Amino acid sequence: MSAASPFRIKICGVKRSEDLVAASESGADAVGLNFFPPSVRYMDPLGEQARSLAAEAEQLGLNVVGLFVNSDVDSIAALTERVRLTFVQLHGDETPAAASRLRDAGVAVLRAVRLPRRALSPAEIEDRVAPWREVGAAILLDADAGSSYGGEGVSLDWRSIGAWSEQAADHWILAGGLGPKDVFRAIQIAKPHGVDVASGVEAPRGTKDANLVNAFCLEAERGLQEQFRP
Ligand SMILES: O=C(O)c1ccccc1N[C@@H]1O[C@H](COP(=O)(O)O)[C@@H](O)[C@H]1O
Repeated sequence: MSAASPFRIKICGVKRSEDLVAASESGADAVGLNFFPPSVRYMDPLGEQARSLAAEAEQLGLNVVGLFVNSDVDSIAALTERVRLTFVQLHGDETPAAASRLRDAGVAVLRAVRLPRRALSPAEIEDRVAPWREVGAAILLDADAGSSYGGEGVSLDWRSIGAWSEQAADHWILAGGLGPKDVFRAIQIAKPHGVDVASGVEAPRGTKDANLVNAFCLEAERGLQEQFRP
């Protein structure tokens, strides 16, 4: 898949083999491994678990996305190769120049653009997205979760995003506070090409629940199909 269209449904912060099976059987096409140490979903990128989960995910036909927050470019590039990541998700205060260096090193970059939760104009959103498109990054929009950076179940103003999406030329992914009960409505309003979820498919927090993963994927697929029906 191209950088413009990395995946349709991603389950982020998987930690166990059974999470991969639940994602794959439910129709997700990507999983995320979280390499941000303070997160409840953290996995050591240098440990054996990361490599073996990534290999298993690949065998199941899943894209494997490594989530980084403010790691340096050289270590991201080295870990991409070590874990065999399909994409790296830059979810911190990284710069477009860092994404550009990663791209030059052959790494496919997904930029999480963290937006304020308030209403925004299409121009305000485009101003934040454009520098990343210019360096070839795929785009994910998430709500600003403050010092946690993400994974806190915080939603965006979907109506603002929908108005921008109608004018956006390229594919993009919606994240932030999605769950089985609202992902269909979120897709209808915000009009993304794919969705990403972490906390909304967990019980207890930090542990993926196969039933929630399944319900989320069914509703997400229903929303995406309806949106792109000719
Ligand atoms: O999941 C985390 O712990 C996390 C930590 C730091 C940055 C991003 C994180 N997750 C990403 O955040 C969004 C939204 O998550 P949620 O569905 O609201 O819980 C998603 O892109 C995750 O990949």
